[in-house]
Amino acid sequence: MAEQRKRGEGDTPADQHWRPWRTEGVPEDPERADGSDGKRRSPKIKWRNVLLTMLLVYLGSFLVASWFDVRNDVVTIPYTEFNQQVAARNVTEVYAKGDTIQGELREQATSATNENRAYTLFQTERPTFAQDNLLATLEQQGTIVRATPVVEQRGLLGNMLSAFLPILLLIAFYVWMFRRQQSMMGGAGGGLFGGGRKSKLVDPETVRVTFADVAGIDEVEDQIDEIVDYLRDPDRYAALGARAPRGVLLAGPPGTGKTLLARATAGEAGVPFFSASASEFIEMIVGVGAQRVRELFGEARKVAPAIIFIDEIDTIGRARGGPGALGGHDEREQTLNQILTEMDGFSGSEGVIVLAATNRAEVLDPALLRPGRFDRTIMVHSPDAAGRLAILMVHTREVPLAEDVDLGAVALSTPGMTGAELANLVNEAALLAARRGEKFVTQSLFSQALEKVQLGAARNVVMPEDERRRTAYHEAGHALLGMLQPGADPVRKISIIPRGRALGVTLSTPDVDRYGYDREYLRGRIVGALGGMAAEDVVFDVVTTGAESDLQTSTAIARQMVGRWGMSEKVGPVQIYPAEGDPRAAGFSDEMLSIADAEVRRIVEECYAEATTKLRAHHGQLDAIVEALLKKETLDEPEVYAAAGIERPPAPVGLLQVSQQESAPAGAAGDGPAG
Ligand SMILES: Nc1ncnc2c1ncn2[C@@H]1O[C@H](COP(=O)(O)OP(=O)(O)OP(=O)(O)O)[C@@H](O)[C@H]1O
Ligand SMILES: [Zn+2]
Repeated sequence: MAEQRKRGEGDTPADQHWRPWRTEGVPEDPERADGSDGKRRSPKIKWRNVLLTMLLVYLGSFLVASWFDVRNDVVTIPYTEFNQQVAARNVTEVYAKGDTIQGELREQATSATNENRAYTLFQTERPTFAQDNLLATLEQQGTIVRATPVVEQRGLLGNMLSAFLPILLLIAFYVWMFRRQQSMMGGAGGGLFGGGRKSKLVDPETVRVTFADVAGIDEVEDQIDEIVDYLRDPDRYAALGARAPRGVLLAGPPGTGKTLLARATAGEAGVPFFSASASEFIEMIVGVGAQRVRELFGEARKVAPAIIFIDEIDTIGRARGGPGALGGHDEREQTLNQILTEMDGFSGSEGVIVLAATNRAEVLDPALLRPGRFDRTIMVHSPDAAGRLAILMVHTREVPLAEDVDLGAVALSTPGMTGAELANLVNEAALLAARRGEKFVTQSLFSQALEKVQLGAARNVVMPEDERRRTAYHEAGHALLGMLQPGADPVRKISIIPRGRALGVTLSTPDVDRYGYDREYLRGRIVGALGGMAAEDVVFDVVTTGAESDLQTSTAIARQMVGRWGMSEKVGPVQIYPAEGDPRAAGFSDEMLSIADAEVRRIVEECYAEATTKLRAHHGQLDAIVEALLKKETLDEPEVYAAAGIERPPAPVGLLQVSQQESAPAGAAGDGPAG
């Protein structure tokens, strides 16, 4: 069974990216920290599109050509048949050259000799021995006798068109491609021949986002206030000879609202907002990226004061030659250089401010951060409990909440969640309410949505009884050790309902947002992570594949304790595993590296021994949790502690009450949390 169990303590508290509820995440391992954050797309020519378009062009020209063929359907008929049509007064036009006669019929006829083809255009040969006075007959019938070859001319035009049409279409296609490239930066795809706008310029009117929509990151708003003030009245600053900041870097984990903040800045200041994603620049064909940057800045200058927002700046702004640098170096560097040149070219009075966002400020090229460029960095952190409450209030503005909803409690139970995740949580709860036909979103719906968001959606499989029992012991092992460990994060939920790739889940999150971790806490985390495997070992004397991700977690924590955080005496306070790249590149000797490996192994082994010892000593409590689990499948916080007979450590008081009024946006109080 390749299934894996996962648990709430899955992640490493490596840094601010840490999100405790993300149960399946592989912890940040120095070896893997190569910048593959999944967001980057490598530049590639879309061959599929090219092939598809060529096929379309071919088909198109084929169709058009055959249409002309139909129009050109000159049927060769015998002279006798022609004579019949003349006699029937059905010939409107003829053109004759020598003995060849071409012409058009008034009404369609069917050729008896030529495969019964219907025709109006015809051609025939007049036999030299024909004695009739054709011209006289035709003139007498009022038929137009032309000197210009009507049919042939039309045929010629058709032939020319069908010969040149594919070429015309191809040219059109290239023009279109080129325009698309040009407009791609802003995502405004100008269609076929459509003079697509060159970059996505959101008119000031359409940027409706203001600071009222951004919550929980007040300290960031304060820093950005200055920029809003400047953009509102750049002349006032210019008159005093004050130079405005040119570039501001917004750094922080994904989903913390960097894009939102940039839009809100434009919205507050009432200035146009140009946005582009850096990865789009390097997807372009060589040379276009830099040109697009030039145009982008040019457009912004024209309508200044304005904001240019460049998302994912790290994709082009990585330190040159650094590891994981992506794409054609040329393109990346040209684009970066162009941005730097543009920013250097600011005289300071243009009123154009460049905001850039990144999840990885540490990998940026120092050249980007020099004075006159992005010389200001604003850190956007994951919100704390009060911030989460404020964000929840913003996102529930339009959601009808039931009386019993306590957003404060929701905020407390979601440590580590970002604004984007909280928005998603609210939406999941509203979706649940809609699906059940409820009028209001209740607290219980919030809990269910949280469970889905934190643990993943339940899978509909029936587990064999022995497997279920083993899973219950595995999860109970995690939970019990988490509860026994002093100072460990409280256990929030434990479940043996299979979800995603996991057979069961144990979730534990801290009461207060944690920012730093000591050795004891980390060791406790490793003990807890190994608790599942240890429980299976103690009770069934087996090792199963279910512990794979637990081993990943514990190994990663141990590695970082030894190699990054100086928590091993033998290795000492040195960083062996760099934040990025190969440890060997950091210049440590093989001897040092093998000492570190041994230390990692020692820590994990000690923790494993501690886990089995503790579980043996508390076998009764383990069994009690398992019984409760097998009965109820999912236990929440009070139930787990009750089953184990352990008192839950007291939550710090007064955490939210104080800041609640402070950060609650005015006007949102009415539909805020009950109480
Ligand atoms: N502080 C916040 N207040 C209110 N809503 C927020 C906040 N932070 C994030 N959100 C919600 O999450 C959504 C996504 O946020 P946004 O795209 O701005 O994050 P980001 O930091 O730019 O992420 P990424 O780094 O992935 O681009 C926003 O549209 C908003 O609905
Ligand atoms: Zn486990």
